[in-house]
Amino acid sequence: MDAKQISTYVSDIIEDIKNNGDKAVFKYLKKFDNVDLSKRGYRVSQKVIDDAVKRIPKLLKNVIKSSYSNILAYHKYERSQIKKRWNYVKNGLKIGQFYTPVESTGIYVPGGRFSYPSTVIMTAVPAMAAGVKRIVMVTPPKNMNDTVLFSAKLCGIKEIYCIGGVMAVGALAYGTKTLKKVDMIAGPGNAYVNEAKRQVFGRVGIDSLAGPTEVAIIADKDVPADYVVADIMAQAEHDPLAKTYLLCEAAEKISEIKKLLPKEALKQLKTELCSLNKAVGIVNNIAPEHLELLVKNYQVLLKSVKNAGAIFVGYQTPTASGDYWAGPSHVLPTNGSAKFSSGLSVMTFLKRSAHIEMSKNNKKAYKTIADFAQAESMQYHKKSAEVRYLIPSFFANRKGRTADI
Ligand SMILES: NC(=O)c1ccc[n+]([C@@H]2O[C@H](COP(=O)([O-])OP(=O)(O)OC[C@H]3O[C@@H](n4cnc5c(N)ncnc54)[C@H](O)[C@@H]3O)[C@@H](O)[C@H]2O)c1
Ligand SMILES: N[C@H](CO)Cc1c[nH]c[nH+]1
Ligand SMILES: [Zn+2]
Repeated sequence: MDAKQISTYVSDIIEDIKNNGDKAVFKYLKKFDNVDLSKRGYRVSQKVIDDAVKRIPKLLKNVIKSSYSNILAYHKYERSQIKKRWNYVKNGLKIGQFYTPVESTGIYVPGGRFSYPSTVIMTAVPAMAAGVKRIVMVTPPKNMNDTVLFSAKLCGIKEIYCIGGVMAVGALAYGTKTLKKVDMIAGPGNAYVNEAKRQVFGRVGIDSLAGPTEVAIIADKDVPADYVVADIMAQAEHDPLAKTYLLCEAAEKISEIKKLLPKEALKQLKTELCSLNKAVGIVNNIAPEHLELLVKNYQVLLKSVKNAGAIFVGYQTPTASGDYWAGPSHVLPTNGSAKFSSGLSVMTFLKRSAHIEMSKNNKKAYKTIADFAQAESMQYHKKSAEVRYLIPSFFANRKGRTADI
């Protein structure tokens, strides 16, 4: 399917969910995921969650908890760096700004090809740290396993639904009898999921379009080839649509790496022989989801990077460190959207409001406002400034209703 066909296909499914709610959800669960949940429903019960938690081996629990605590610490720190409120006073005018979290969010945890318990943490923790009250997790039936449920419980998620793909996005955006509408949808997914998020944007907020994964690697002549091969394969294994780039200053290194890669991975790889400086320019144009600077002297290069979702610096830092454990969310903009958007973070779930307070002393300002309104022929905009300093009895002295505009 080309992009236009996907768009129509997705909008038909969303329309069906909008008009037929749960009935349509059950139909698509059967069609795309081959499960019949019409009797049991698609909300996961507390008992199912508690039983799953009991079955998780201690070692795995500790692995997930270690990742959770790093990711929570990072996002709590990020929250502490965002000023809650600020204001200033100038010529009697008080102006300020404050942030509030969205009240509810859906988090989409993908799960067609692989199961992603890490994505549960990478989406829920930033929302928690932002102060979102209602976090609703959706994931395809195939992905509803013990590890995913344990991760959700660790993040304090109480509402979990066994539903994925376009229908999950449609149900979150429009609501069904089972699932109450949310204000925002965050999280990565395949091309259908991303198109669905794009289409419901406006009715709900979305984070960014995080689709098939990507990595660009800038490598110097001394990089161990094994590091590059492993890091290319790591992102290629997500999806045949994943894209990988290698930009290297040494022709021999490129051919050494290519010889070590399987044929399938070569189809997903683009290579460029160029200086390290030129490589940064090319990468800024690609705007990859992940950028690895596998070079000895990375400080200068790092300063020139403008467009990348997350940057992994130095030989010792694989993309997998960010995928699982370091702290920042692994939900990052793909397909060039790092040119204008950022990875998921506390900021994703915050809204900004400005507040303005005028006083009688602002006479000159009222006059300016009235004059600007006059220039737009907006009579009542003008009056709303004038009544406050010039003609306070304008409406009170009139007989009858104010004329319709
Ligand atoms: N950028 C990131 O942060 C990030 C993180 C993790 C994963 N990913 C990416 O997320 C993607 C996950 O994709 P996925 O497919 O494995 O899981 P997914 O959850 O996005 O999609 C699976 C669901 O799609 C639906 N579906 C399947 N075929 C369909 C069809 N023909 N029409 C309509 N709906 C259909 C089904 O309901 C299925 O359950 C991968 O590309 C991976 O690289 C990105
Ligand atoms: N690389 C993916 C997109 O950033 C995230 C992920 C999850 N699990 C493994 N990797
Ligand atoms: Zn990954």
